[in-house]
Amino acid sequence: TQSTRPQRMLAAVQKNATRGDPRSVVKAIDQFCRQKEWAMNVGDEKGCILDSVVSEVNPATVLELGTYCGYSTVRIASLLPPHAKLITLEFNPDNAVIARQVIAWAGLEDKIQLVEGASGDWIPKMKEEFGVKTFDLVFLDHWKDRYLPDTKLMEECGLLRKGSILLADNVICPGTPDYLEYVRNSPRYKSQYFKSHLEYTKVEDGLEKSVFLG
Ligand SMILES: Cn1ncc2cc([C@H](O)c3cccc(CNC(=O)c4cc(-c5ccc(F)cc5)cc(O)c4O)c3)ccc21
Ligand SMILES: [Mg+2]
Repeated sequence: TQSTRPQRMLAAVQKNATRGDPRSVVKAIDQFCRQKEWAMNVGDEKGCILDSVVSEVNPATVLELGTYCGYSTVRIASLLPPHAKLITLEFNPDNAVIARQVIAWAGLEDKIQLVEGASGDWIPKMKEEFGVKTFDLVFLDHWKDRYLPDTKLMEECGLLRKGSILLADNVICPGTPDYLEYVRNSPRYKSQYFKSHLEYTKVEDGLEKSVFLG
């Protein structure tokens, strides 16, 4: 039977990356996507911006919306301090199966909790299910029409504190116009756009970093 792109991506990791070496996992996925098949990982160019924001925030608690195959999950977790935790939400069970194996290959299982289900269902349960108070950093990379409703939901559920950082992928391509309008015009956020390119292409895209002001 025909394999899927995530399955072929995992095979490339297991063939070309070193177990327990997150950077080699990131490199193997980027190489696969450049040389073999495009896939919607944040990629290396936007990934470097992601790295710099994670390093600057040095978060103890991270929420990622949209695991896909775990590329950004591994990239973020590899930069976290020792007892920091990353919760990543993935609604597609086939993606989750692949992501768990990519995370395991990188040796980052202890820092990452992959939760299967939809953001809208899980965000209201974060505190009671995972003992989370607030998130220091949220990486938004799931369905683009869910960025705004989920941000409002996180506000309502008290998951953001003064200084929490939202970092959103794809604000230009595919684009998240309603989210951008909100974080750029709301008095409750200070936003900054990091111009870049759609992963593995020359098409413009970028990340929007927004600080919640409380
Ligand atoms: C509710 N909920 N809760 C958890 C959760 C998790 C998921 C999945 O992880 C998932 C599945 C499919 C699509 C996405 C969003 N990502 C994209 O659509 C995207 C597209 C492109 C692009 C750009 C140009 C193209 F020509 C084609 C695709 C480039 C990018 O970087 C992307 O992130 C995310 C979905 C909903 C979820
Ligand atoms: Mg993306």
